Amino acid sequence: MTDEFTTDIYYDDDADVSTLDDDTVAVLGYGSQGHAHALNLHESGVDVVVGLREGSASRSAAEADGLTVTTPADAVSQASYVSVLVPDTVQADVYANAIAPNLEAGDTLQFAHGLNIHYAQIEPPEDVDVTMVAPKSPGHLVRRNYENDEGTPGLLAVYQDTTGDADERALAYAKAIGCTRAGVIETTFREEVESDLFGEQAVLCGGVTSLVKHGYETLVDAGYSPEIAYFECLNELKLIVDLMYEGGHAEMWDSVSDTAEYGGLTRGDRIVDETVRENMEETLAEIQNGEFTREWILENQAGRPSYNQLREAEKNHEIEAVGERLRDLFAWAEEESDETDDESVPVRADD
Ligand SMILES: NC(=O)C1=CN([C@@H]2O[C@H](COP(=O)(O)OP(=O)(O)OC[C@H]3O[C@@H](n4cnc5c(N)ncnc54)[C@H](OP(=O)(O)O)[C@@H]3O)[C@@H](O)[C@H]2O)C=CC1
Ligand SMILES: CC[C@](O)(C(C)=O)C(=O)O
Ligand SMILES: [Mg+2]
Ligand SMILES: [Mg+2]
Repeated sequence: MTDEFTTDIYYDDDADVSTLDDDTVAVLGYGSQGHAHALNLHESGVDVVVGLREGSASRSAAEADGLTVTTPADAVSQASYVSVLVPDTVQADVYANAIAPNLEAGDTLQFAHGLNIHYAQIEPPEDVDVTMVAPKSPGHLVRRNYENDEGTPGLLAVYQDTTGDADERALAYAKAIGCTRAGVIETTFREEVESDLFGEQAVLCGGVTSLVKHGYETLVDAGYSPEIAYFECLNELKLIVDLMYEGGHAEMWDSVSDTAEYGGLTRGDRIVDETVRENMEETLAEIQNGEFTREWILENQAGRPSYNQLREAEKNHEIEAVGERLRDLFAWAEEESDETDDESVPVRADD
């Protein structure tokens, strides 16, 4: 642990995977997080069984990866540690039908996101530990980082500790999936859920895609070429964010031109202005008072009409087709460059 932070952060030395030596971990779901947790746990020496519904499309992938697969109910009955990695919207059903009837006193029930516990869609019995290990990353990167001997930052929370070992066991799990290599921050279910929902809606997923689309549309509507608009508003975003990721805003401002820095500092707050801040506060309030989660549950019960419509519109936005074309072109340039294996030969995309 470090004492440089007010928040506790745990690293590899603070956790011991052998804490789980006597456990079988049931990983329910083999999607983005499920495949990463199951494979990382397995390769860290933890006994894993994957729980998938009858006829599951994920079954062949999990079996091809060398894992034991059974139904969710059977996996839970074999296990003393249950990791719930099916989508948030089906967790309450899976809990009622497959988990609850097979949970035993002293078992651990674990989540990678606390939505169903925090908004009381799942109410576990008092005699099990309820914990969370939430990688702060898409699942495919949790797996890729682990394979590259790198870590993925994560959050850990204990909602219910009946065994007295909930924290130690969750830390062992976090180590086994590679999170303590980078650092694991202790938090609460409430803090994880509300901050995660806010982050993905306002900044990471919703905010950024809207900003990119508005920027792209502004340039294209003004007569600039879609390719230039794509590069300016989407492709280069990664390079700018990489600098922020490495060294904060300071490293980014340091690396861009003085012209960009002056323009950004004077115009940035005009674009993302106080009204955006007010919208963010409203969005956060809807998360805190449960309105967003209620809406999302009802949307699912109705068969996802708005979600499907919005997904379709997003897929059909012009920037997607332009991006696909350009990414192909640049992948081609990279392949050419790999083939020549000679850094002195420049590959020009327009050759
Ligand atoms: N995606 C991410 O990177 C992150 C996710 N989380 C959290 O992790 C959890 C899992 O999310 P994510 O990995 O995105 O989930 P996915 O959507 O990738 O999960 C898909 C898996 O769940 C199975 N599944 C779907 N519906 C059912 C069902 N009704 N019954 C049984 N199995 C089902 C699918 O099996 P089948 O093939 O049968 O459909 C598949 O194996 C969530 O709590 C999420 O909030 C946390 C951090 C990041
Ligand atoms: C940013 C989206 C996320 O919260 C994540 C990958 O952390 C999710 O729910 O997928
Ligand atoms: Mg998240
Ligand atoms: Mg999330």
